[in-house]
Amino acid sequence: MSSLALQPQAVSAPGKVFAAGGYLVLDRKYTALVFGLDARIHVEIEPIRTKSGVTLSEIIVRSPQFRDAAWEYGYRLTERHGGIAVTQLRASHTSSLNKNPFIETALTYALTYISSLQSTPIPPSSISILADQAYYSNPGTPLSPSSRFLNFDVTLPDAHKTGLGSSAALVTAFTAAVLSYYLPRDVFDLDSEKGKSVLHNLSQASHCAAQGKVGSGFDIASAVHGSCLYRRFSPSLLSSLPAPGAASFAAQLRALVEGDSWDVEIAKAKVKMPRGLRLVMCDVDCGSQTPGMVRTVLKWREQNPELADRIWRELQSGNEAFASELTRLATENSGEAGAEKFAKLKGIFEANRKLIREMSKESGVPIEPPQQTQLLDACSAVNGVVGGVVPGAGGYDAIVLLLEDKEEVIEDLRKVVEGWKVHGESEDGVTIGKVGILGVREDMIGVRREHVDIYREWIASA
Ligand SMILES: Nc1ncnc2c1ncn2[C@@H]1O[C@H](COP(=O)(O)OP(=O)(O)O)[C@@H](O)[C@H]1O
Ligand SMILES: C[C@@](O)(CCOP(=O)(O)OP(=O)(O)O)CC(=O)O
Repeated sequence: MSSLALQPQAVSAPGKVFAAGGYLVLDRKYTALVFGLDARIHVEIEPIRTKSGVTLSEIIVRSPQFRDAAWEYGYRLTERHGGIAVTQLRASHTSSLNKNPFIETALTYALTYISSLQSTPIPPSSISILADQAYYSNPGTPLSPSSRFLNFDVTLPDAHKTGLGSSAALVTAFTAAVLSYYLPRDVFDLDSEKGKSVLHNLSQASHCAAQGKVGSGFDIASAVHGSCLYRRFSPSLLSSLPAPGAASFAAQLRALVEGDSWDVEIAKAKVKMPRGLRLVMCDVDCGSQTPGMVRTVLKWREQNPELADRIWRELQSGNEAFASELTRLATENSGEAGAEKFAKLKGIFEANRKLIREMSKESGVPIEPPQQTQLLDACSAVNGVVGGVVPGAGGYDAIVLLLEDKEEVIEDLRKVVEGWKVHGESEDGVTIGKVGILGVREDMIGVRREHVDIYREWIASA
């Protein structure tokens, strides 16, 4: 591989909102409905810029919108087909290591996969990460009036995440950029179905490794494929993979990534957004985070299988009804108009929320707690709002709404959410604070190539 032949590449991947199927999706018997969002994480990769006479053999990764966000890695081929070992380098003897496990793991897995396909040395490179504003609620400032990306001027640990799935979008865009840069198009083509499948499998493997757990993987699936109906892969798929550096890691990673053992189901055609409707997400400020919600719900389900199975079954059919009504509205010309047109969808939202509240009450987990019930009811009563739910695992921190895509509907909604106050004392003592509308909406497109020019001002100033 000659470094002369390597051309800068850029890729972006979307964030997500998990609209239906939280908890159910952990079990392969059930599915989830996930929307990709128009908030993206971009990754650009190019040959490393070296001061004349100095040859660096490093891969440098920067996230220039944040303070102290640069990571330098050395890398080498290990023995016994253990793949490429990546070692973070210290900027100076005195500086402490500022780790980014998602970047380090995605780099290890991507370089190992590349090394399993070609035996030529991997040249150094420089990688930049740029994220859209909606991932963080910190106010940012543009570098120039036409700047798409903002300078947040905080460190990453100080950034306040809005929960759109930044690590999954990052790992997906990062892996895609690295593969597109080092591999010729006839070996890895992001625009082909095969390329997307390799990217999905490799990103799932490294995202799970970085998180230290095998989740349902819906966030990587939507980062690669965009909005979809999702059935998870069997968690056992990843359990026999050796650790990076262990004998035969490279060969086994390649076999896993390219193999047909993946039983994941990603149905893009089953999720559509009807013309004239859109999603809106609201971020809710709340003092309380509820750790262990997933663990508690699963434990309750194990102890109450009959009741839980009924709720899970009913929610699954409610979620399927939601997806098919969206598709029907998007594809059929029903002739209905106005509120009547969306009456069935409204009913589906109400029925599904009732089941989610039952799940909450029975398991004792605040999935749709009363504070969120009040907020969702008030938003759903706004003229033009079809309905809403707590996304993902639920809790106090966000809601997602489906509404008519008209400026006056958003304005009426804004009046309700701005200055929102929960009425009466809450039993659990949790007070929800400011509610804000996030600047995002659904986007059906997953990972995609980008023009390298849009990052110039950020890369030049890094
Ligand atoms: N813009 C970014 N640049 C570099 N790393 C990022 C960026 N955004 C997110 N990350 C990485 O992803 C982690 C957040 O992931 P996680 O806690 O799973 O949140 P999320 O729910 O947003 O995926 C951060 O700690 C950081 O390691
Ligand atoms: C409960 C779940 O089914 C859904 C969680 O959805 P969220 O969207 O809340 O998740 P994170 O982005 O991982 O914070 C657990 C899972 O599938 O991982």
